[in-house]
Amino acid sequence: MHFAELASVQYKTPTLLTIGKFDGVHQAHQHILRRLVERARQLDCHSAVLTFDPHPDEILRPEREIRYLTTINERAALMQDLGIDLLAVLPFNQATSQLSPKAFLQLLLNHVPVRELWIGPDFKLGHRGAGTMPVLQNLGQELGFTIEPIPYWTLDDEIVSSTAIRSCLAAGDVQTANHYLGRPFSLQGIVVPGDQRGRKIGFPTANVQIASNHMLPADGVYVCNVQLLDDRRSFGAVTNIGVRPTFGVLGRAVEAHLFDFNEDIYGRSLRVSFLQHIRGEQKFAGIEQLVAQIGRDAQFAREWLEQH
Ligand SMILES: Cc1cc2nc3c(=O)[nH]c(=O)nc-3n(C[C@H](O)[C@H](O)[C@H](O)COP(=O)(O)O)c2cc1C
Ligand SMILES: Nc1ncnc2c1ncn2[C@@H]1O[C@H](COP(=O)(O)OP(=O)(O)O)[C@@H](O)[C@H]1O
Repeated sequence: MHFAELASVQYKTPTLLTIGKFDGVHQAHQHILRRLVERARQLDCHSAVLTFDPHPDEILRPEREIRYLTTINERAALMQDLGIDLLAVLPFNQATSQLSPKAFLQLLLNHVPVRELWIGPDFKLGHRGAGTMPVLQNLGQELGFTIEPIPYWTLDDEIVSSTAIRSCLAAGDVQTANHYLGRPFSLQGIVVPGDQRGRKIGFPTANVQIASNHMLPADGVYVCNVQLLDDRRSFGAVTNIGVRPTFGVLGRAVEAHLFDFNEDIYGRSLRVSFLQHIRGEQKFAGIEQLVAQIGRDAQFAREWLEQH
């Protein structure tokens, strides 16, 4: 897959392209992208996605404080797995947000020879959303491509959306989030030093550094799978997300205790995949009670992993 900023793309192959944020690359996104890839192959064309980074809401609705389900690199990897040939990224900023629908499409066509533009329900393009379906259809005729409307796609009669997935995660419901995503929700980051307390209490925890604008599941304890991204080894784990109230309220941390593992992994890259919520984070009267509970959490997680 070719993955680059739109400005540096010079594509020659006729292309079927869809535009969107695609945060999460969830099941509805996957459904569209698979169909796009399939039809592109039938027509001897390439399949492409034009996406935005940062998310347009960071510019248009900064008060919403968008929390990303996926980084741009994760989105690229997921799209590559689906067979997409080109992921072009348009840096969303004041200037690009002011483009008229026609100027936007002309910019796109300068870099990619679009034959079909696939547009989801309610999609609007360009400054103040002026590029509605009828407007885009006229522009397509003028500029030489067709508009293909993408019908609503539902999973068990429910509309799958990035917003719905964020709400599930905010409630700690990783199972429903994972169902909508079609894979476990995961966080990727580098292992950074913590307060060195974990080892002393018998449960060393790898503290994973996550960007502050990334979505986190609700504070609490989860059954997880942890993959070391450099050597691809995977381990069962129990992960705490939270402010560790037992020790006074500290900064929010994501910390995973890996089972049957004893290595120094500071500075290494991990992917933590969330499988099952165990409980909310609690303030314990003392370290002994906390350690006893962590022991029960770890036991629960090991049994859960054995059964699934
Ligand atoms: C499975 C698990 C559950 C935890 N639950 C809580 C909790 O409910 N309340 C709390 O204050 N800390 C909780 N912790 C966090 C511990 O306080 C933390 O791992 C310990 O302070 C080590 O921190 P360090 O990595 O900075 O050394 C939990 C940790 C783990 C691994
Ligand atoms: N089973 C394990 N799970 C997580 N980290 C482990 C494990 N065994 C060893 N480690 C190492 O120990 C570190 C965590 O120990 P801990 O005492 O909690 O220190 P810190 O406070 O710096 O996180 C991890 O970053 C990792 O390098």
